[in-house]
Amino acid sequence: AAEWGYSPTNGPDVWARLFPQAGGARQSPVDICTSIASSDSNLEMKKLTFAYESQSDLRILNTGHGWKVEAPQSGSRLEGGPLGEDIYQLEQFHCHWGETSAEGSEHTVDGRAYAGELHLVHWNTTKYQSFAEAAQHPDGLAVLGVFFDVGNESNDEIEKIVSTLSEIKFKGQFTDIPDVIDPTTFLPSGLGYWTYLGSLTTPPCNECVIWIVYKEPITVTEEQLVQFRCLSACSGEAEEFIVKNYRPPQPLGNRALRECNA
Ligand SMILES: COc1ccc(CNS(=O)(=O)c2ccc(S(N)(=O)=O)s2)cc1
Ligand SMILES: [Zn+2]
Repeated sequence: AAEWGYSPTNGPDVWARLFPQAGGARQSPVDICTSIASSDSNLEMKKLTFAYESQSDLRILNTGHGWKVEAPQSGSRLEGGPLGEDIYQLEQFHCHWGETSAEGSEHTVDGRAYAGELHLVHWNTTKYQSFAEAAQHPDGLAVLGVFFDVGNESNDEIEKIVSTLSEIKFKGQFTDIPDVIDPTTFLPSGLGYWTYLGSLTTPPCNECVIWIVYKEPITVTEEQLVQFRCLSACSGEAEEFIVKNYRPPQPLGNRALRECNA
């Protein structure tokens, strides 16, 4: 089958032909309309808590659709907030961006796009035995989304990622990140978030994600985003740069959008 991507011939508008779930009623991302976000008191009650380990030698991969850091952390825990009584464990993190910094995030806020969006992907280890199994269930995954704003200070943790990208220029290449990575440092200081039930934003678009999108962006530099755009979507000499890899917002439909001002 033709490989899915983000061009007019294989992009989001045609994914549903190959991946039926992409046409479902709980797809992601969505436009976060702040006026309809309900401040759900019981979210306030159950604080969202996270605990991550610092890890070195994490493997970073060029997936052909972007970079992905494999970070299975049996010692990590994400729980509370909209996650009920279940514990979710970090599996991987990756990022979405655009060809200019005027776009690039997947979620938008009152129609406004950010320059990019980081996703920390977790799976429900209370109920399921593996990541792949969890991705087949409505409460299988929890993804933390963090928006990127462009500013003058480069983000040191993102710089650890950027410094490896020259080694994984082509699809399928991978390398180990020598630096110690602490996923906590990717999170903004303000921990207010929006949450809703959605899906993977790439094929197979499984409707298995509890989304938690932080309100406060973190800052990266234009140079760091420029480096992301130098990754190649191809495995060979042909160079087709991954200049954009975000899915546009999908209909929220009658889903609840809740907010928590931690
Ligand atoms: C066959 O079972 C599986 C199980 C899971 C996948 C998706 N893989 S994944 O977890 O890396 C993600 C894809 C998109 C993500 S986003 N942008 O929504 O955070 S996460 C594929 C096959
Ligand atoms: Zn993602």
